Amino acid sequence: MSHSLWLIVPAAGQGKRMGADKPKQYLSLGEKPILAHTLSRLHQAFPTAHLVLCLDSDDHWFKPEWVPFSQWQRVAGGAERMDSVLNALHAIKVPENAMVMVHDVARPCITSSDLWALYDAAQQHPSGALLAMPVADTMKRANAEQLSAATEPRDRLWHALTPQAFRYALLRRALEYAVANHCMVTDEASAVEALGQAPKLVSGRRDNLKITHPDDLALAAAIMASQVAQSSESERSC
Ligand SMILES: Nc1ccn([C@@H]2O[C@H](COP(=O)(O)OP(=O)(O)OP(=O)(O)O)[C@@H](O)[C@H]2O)c(=O)n1
Ligand SMILES: C[C@](O)(CO)[C@H](O)COP(=O)(O)O
Repeated sequence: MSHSLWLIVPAAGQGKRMGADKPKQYLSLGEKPILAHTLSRLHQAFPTAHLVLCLDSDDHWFKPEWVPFSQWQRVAGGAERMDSVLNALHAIKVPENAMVMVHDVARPCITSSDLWALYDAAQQHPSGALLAMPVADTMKRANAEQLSAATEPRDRLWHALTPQAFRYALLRRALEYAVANHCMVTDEASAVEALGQAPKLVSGRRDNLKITHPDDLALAAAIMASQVAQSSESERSC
């Protein structure tokens, strides 16, 4: 399935909200760094995919031994996430209709079942697809004093997750359009939407956490431990 799949992993962020002494992707989660966990999960699902890893040019923490893929390349990150992803697209030579899947390095709890569901949806939808989660709470709009000024209707509101997957030509056109129009997009789907297209929302697991703040580390460790326990439980019952 995955021989024609290109995985782009933006990993050039500084992790400012984490406030650690190194970028958050190099913080340990159990026996290895977050980056190694994320790449390992992607490899479990798509062992023959080609990986493009976006790293900051000044990155001196990265170790190639954390990459389990046989075909991979490193590209320089950009000023924003969207610039890092566009650098990756510019660095690879692939057919226009090749499938490209972008996944945050900061989401190590991604599961094979979600990855495969997204891949299938992106194959079927010409505008691509993204993992997402319907909003479950009542949504408040704050005023400047952080008072609850209004309640927003939450019907049809979703949280965008990653991965997000698109045909190469569409994603490249979308991100080039966003850059040319000085439009700061925080995910790939926003860039595709700006072209007037509507990617498919694929309902993903709620535990696909983006490690952002210090508390998230313990939460991610607990999620991963519970996922491993569940998968050995289901292997035993087979
Ligand atoms: N110039 C950038 C900025 C972000 N990222 C990547 O985009 C993903 C999502 O970004 P986020 O969680 O915001 O990470 P950081 O930018 O590292 O965090 P912060 O905003 O707290 O600095 C991460 O995998 C991050 O490494 C990137 O490749 N290039
Ligand atoms: C792409 C993303 O993970 C979707 O939720 C998210 O937008 C990236 O994080 P950021 O904090 O907006 O950079």
